[in-house]
Amino acid sequence: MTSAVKTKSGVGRLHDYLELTKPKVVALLVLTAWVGMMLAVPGLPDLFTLLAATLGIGLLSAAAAAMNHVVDQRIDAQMARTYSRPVAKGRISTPQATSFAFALAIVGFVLLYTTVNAITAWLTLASLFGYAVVYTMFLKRATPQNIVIGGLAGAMPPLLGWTAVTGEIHGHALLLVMIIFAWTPPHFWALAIHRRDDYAKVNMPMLPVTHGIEFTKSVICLYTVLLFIVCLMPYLVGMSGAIYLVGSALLNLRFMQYAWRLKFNPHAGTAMATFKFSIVHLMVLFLLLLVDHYFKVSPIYVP
Ligand code: HEM
Ligand SMILES: CC(C)=CCC/C(C)=C/CC/C(C)=C/COP(=O)(O)OP(=O)(O)O
Repeated sequence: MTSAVKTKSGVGRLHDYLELTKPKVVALLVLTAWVGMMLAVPGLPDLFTLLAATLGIGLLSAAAAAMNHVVDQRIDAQMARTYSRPVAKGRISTPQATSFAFALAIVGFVLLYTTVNAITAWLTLASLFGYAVVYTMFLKRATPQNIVIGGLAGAMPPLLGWTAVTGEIHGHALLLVMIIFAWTPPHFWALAIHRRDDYAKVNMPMLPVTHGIEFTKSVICLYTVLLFIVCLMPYLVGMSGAIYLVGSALLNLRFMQYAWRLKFNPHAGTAMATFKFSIVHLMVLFLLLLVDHYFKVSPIYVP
């Protein structure tokens, strides 16, 4: 079996390396970084900066994801959701995956440092460190608040996009970070409810394992309310207009409805449906910010 695995075709190996980078997650991270870049200036940002920042942020995010595969290979091998991952299965060795991750990280960092700016390069590297080291190596194994604190790393891309274009940290960019920060717990805990037994088996202190499924569902409900409130902020500070306000309210009401159903009227598929909706929610929310930015209807209240 192992030798059959090792003689995989070139396309198969390429697919395995791609899987290491968690491409769908990175795609959404990059989308949020783009929105940060677009919202940072009135018109369109400089095209070269946009391309270089996209590539640099994407490469460092992919490197962080590959490092996560290396660090988590033993627990990945024991969980139904992750047992067939390339490092967990031995299709890619630890040295190969590690060198790949470091190569991506170095290229990404040098690209950002030399063609974008130093602040973006260092903040993106700090995000990689936050996810691959602080979250994956320590927090994940230490506390059920792991994804609340670790979620900050994944929430950073809008700020990274903003600094790429302006070289400065701006309050509006921090609002976008806060949105993803508040979104991450209901995103992850919905999946963790569905996969509770997997996490219990490998002794990961995820909230449904440590505090039970009912408590986790209640906290998810509270976070969707918090998210609703945080999502009002771009409108209230005059950063976004009516298109965003209406769209975001509808999206958040729907997320609250999923959370409510998960708590009070669940069926077997409700937790996964909530998790899947969380991804659609964030993607559409950030697209709305973009549409609103270019077709802005003035807010009723401009401070
Ligand atoms: C610490 C914070 C986060 C945790 C713990 C987390 C956890 C997870 C987990 C366990 C999965 C399932 C992966 C799989 O089945 O292979 C997942 C999927 C996903 N996450 Fe997150 N996530 C976090 C933050 C984010 C952020 C910030 C984004 C984007 C902005 C994101 C976007 C996605 C997407 C798009 C998927 C679906 C991937 C797929 O279908 O292959 N996540 N997340
Ligand atoms: C540079 C930068 C912006 C870095 C952010 C990197 C990044 C890939 C963040 C995404 C968060 C994520 C997929 C967490 C799941 O990890 P997990 O280990 O809990 O889930 P798993 O069991 O599916 O691996």
